[in-house]
Amino acid sequence: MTQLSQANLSRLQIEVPEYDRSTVRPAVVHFGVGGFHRAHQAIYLDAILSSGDLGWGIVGVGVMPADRAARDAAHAQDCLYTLVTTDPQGEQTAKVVGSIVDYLYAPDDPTKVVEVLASPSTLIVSLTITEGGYGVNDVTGRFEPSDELTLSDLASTEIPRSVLGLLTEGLRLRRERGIAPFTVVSCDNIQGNGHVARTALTTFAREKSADLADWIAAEVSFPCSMVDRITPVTTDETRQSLFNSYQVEDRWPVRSESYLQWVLEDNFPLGRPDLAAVGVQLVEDVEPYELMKLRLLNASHQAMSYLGILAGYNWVHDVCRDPDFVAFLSRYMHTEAIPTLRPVPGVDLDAYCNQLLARFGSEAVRDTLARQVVDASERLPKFLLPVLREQLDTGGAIDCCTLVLASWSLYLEAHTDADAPELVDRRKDDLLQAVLQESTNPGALLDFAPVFGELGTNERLRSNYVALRAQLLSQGARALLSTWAGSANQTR
Ligand SMILES: NC(=O)c1ccc[n+]([C@@H]2O[C@H](COP(=O)([O-])OP(=O)(O)OC[C@H]3O[C@@H](n4cnc5c(N)ncnc54)[C@H](O)[C@@H]3O)[C@@H](O)[C@H]2O)c1
Ligand SMILES: O=P(O)(O)OC[C@@H](O)[C@@H](O)[C@H](O)[C@H](O)CO
Repeated sequence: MTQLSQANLSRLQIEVPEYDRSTVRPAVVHFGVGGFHRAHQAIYLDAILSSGDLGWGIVGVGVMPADRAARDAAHAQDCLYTLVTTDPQGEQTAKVVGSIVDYLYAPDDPTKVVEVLASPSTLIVSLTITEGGYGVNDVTGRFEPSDELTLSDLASTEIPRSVLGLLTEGLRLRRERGIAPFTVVSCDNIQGNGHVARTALTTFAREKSADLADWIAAEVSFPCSMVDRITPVTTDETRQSLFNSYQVEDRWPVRSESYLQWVLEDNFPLGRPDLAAVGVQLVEDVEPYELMKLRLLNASHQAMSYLGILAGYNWVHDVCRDPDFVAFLSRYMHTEAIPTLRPVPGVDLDAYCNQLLARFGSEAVRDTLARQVVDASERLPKFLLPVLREQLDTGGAIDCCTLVLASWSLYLEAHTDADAPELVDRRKDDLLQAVLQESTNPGALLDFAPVFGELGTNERLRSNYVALRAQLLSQGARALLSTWAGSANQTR
C-alpha cells in the first residue's frame, strides 16, 4: 500500500508525472475543481507539461463549503490525484496527474485568490462551476443570480466570496496596475458558455463600476468551448477499487470513460499552450459542436433518467442495455434532436449517435441516473427544451421530448410524499408546489415559467403532455416504452 504523495511517486506501479513538478510555473487558475476538471482540462495540461512546456501549471480554487474536502485531500497529497479511465472494452488505465500545483480554498484567504488572479503570471482563468454558477436565466438570457455567494457579493463592498466577485476584483486590480486581463474559458455544459460567462461577469462588474464593466467587455476574451468526457461522481467505492487494483491510497481520485474531447475557440490574447498538439480541436465556431453535444449527449441523459428511475433503474448502463430504452433514445436523437442541428464539420451524426449509445452502455463507467437528475430545473432548459422549442416552431415531432417532461412530472410527484427522499433541486419547493396542481389543472407544471418560459401556453405541447402523462401513469414507463418500441418495429 502506498499513500499518494510527491515523495512516494517513484514507489507507485502506475504511470506518474515524469516532469519536475517543482519547476512548473502556474499560469491557469481554475474555479470548481470537481471530478470533471480533473478528468478533462487538467489532463490536457498534464500532457502539455509532459511535452516539456512547464509554463502551464494550474492553481485550483474552490469557493463552496463542499470544497473544503477537496482542499484537505489536495493538501494532504501535494495536489496529486489518480485518474482511472475505462475504454469501451472495459480495459482500465490508471495514471497520476500532476498539473494542479496548488489548491486555494477561497474562504480561507480570499485576498490571496485575488492576488493570484491579479498576478501577471496568470494568463487563463477556467471555470467548471456548474450551470447554476453563472446566474444567467435560461429563458430571458439576463443575469438574475440566486446563489447566496453572488447575491451577498453584489450587496457588499467587502472582499468577495463568489467566483464572479473574485474575478471582478482580480480584473479591477489588473486594470489599476496596467496588466492586461486574463482569458476566461468556461468549460461548463452551457450553449454559448463563453457568451454566458461574459454576460455574467460584465453584468456583475457593472453593479460595482461601469468603467470597469466597460473595460472587461472591451478587453476580456471569453472563448466558447465544447467539452466531453463522462465523469461520474467520486465515491468511497472509487477509492477502494483504486486501492484494490493498484495499491494506491488516494483521497482524491477520479474515474471517467476513456473518450475525451475539447473543441475550443482560439481566442487567447495572452497566449495559450500548444493545445492542438495534445488533441484539442481549435476552431473558429464552436456552436455546431456544442449543439450536437448538448442536444444529443446531455439531453439524452435527461431523456433516459426520469423514465429510467420510474422503471426502477439506477445505472445509466442498465437503462442503455434495455432495448426499449435504446429504441426510445434513438428515436429522440433521430426524429427530434438531429433535425434541429446544423451540419457539424467532420462529424457523421449517425455514427456519433451510435457511439453515444455505446458510451452510455459501458458498464465499467458506472455512471448513475442520480447524477443526471440533480438540479433538473437547470438542466432541462439547457439541454432538452431548446430542441422542443425548435420542433414546435417547425411543426416537427415532439413526442419524445414531451414524454421526458411527463416523466419528470411523475418523478417530481413521487417526491411530494412526506417520506420520499429529498428532491435535489434549488427550485424544489416551487417545483413540488407546481406539480401538486396537476390533479386540478392538467399541465400545471408547464406553467412554471422559470423553467418553461412561455411553453406552457403552447396548445400542441400541452395536450400532448397531458395525454402522455396519463398514459405513463396508467401503463408505467417500461410498458409504455415497450409499446413505442413495438409500434416502431411494426412500421419498419
Ligand atoms: N461530470 C461530467 O461528466 C461533465 C462532463 C462535461 C462537462 N461537465 C461540466 O462540469 C461541471 C462540473 O461537473 P463535475 O462533475 O466536476 O461536478 P462536481 O460536483 O464534481 O464539481 C463541481 C464544482 O463546481 C463547484 N460549484 C458548484 N456550484 C458553484 C457555484 N455556484 N459557484 C462556484 N462554484 C460552484 C463545486 O463546489 C465543485 O467544485 C458540470 O456542471 C458540467 O457543466 C461535467
Ligand atoms: O454535468 P451536467 O450537469 O452538465 O450534465 C450531466 C451529464 O449529462 C454530463 O455531466 C455528461 O456526463 C457530460 O457532459 C459528458 O461530457
